[in-house]
Amino acid sequence: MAFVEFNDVRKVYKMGEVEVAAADGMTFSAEAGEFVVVVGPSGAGKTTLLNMLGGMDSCTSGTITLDGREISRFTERQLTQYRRLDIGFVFQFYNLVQNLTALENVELASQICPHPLDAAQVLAQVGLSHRMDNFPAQLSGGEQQRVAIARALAKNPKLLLCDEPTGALDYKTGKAILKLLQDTCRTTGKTVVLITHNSAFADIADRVIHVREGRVASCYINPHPGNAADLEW
Ligand SMILES: Nc1ncnc2c1ncn2[C@@H]1O[C@H](COP(=O)(O)OP(=O)(O)OP(=O)(O)O)[C@@H](O)[C@H]1O
Repeated sequence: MAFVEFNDVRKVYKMGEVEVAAADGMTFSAEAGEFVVVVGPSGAGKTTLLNMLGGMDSCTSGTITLDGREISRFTERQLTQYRRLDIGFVFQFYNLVQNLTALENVELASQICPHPLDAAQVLAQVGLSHRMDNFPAQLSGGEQQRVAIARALAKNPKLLLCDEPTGALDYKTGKAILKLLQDTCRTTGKTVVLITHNSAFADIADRVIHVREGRVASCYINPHPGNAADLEW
């Protein structure tokens, strides 16, 4: 069994009489330690996929497993634990607590986990040892995203889920964040799933999943993943 498995997963939203199948039979798998890029146009179902994998949304039918556990059968209580312990999230707009310093933001996340990593050490890993005592408003967008990544990593999660993590950043800063995520995957062996509408990012993935109209159009291993630092788009 693969580390991540989606088997014929559907997610139907009902809006009055109208039904929207945001996921319309998604099937794919990914292995532990892979840098997985999920790519597709707007409205394809990428966020829906990530939310279901992260336990933020449930599927209407099908099965989702992570590390041998069928999360699609989890109760609300199990899902809370799963989100808290097993998943690190990185969002497009960082979502930091504005009245806490960088260090306190990372410590906050570690406090809900039984085996967190040292917050200061993780901040150093993402290149922010000199900015630990700054508040988010005193940091650039790229630095805030680094804090958000440190916060997710400090939980020592099984899976790092990133929803358009470079979407709010300029080209150069976005590239540095991509490099950080790829390096993190390589050095810590963490499984990273990144969703994007930018198909150029597929070049640096270990595994590429193309999503179209609620379905997985293709899922393949990239035989020669490039370095994020060399990526041009
Ligand atoms: N809560 C919801 N209620 C109704 N429809 C929804 C809901 N969430 C998503 N959808 C619909 O499901 C489809 C897939 O949406 P989703 O956000 O997963 O796409 P996406 O690929 O992430 O798009 P984007 O890149 O624009 O964020 C879209 O047609 C969207 O309108």
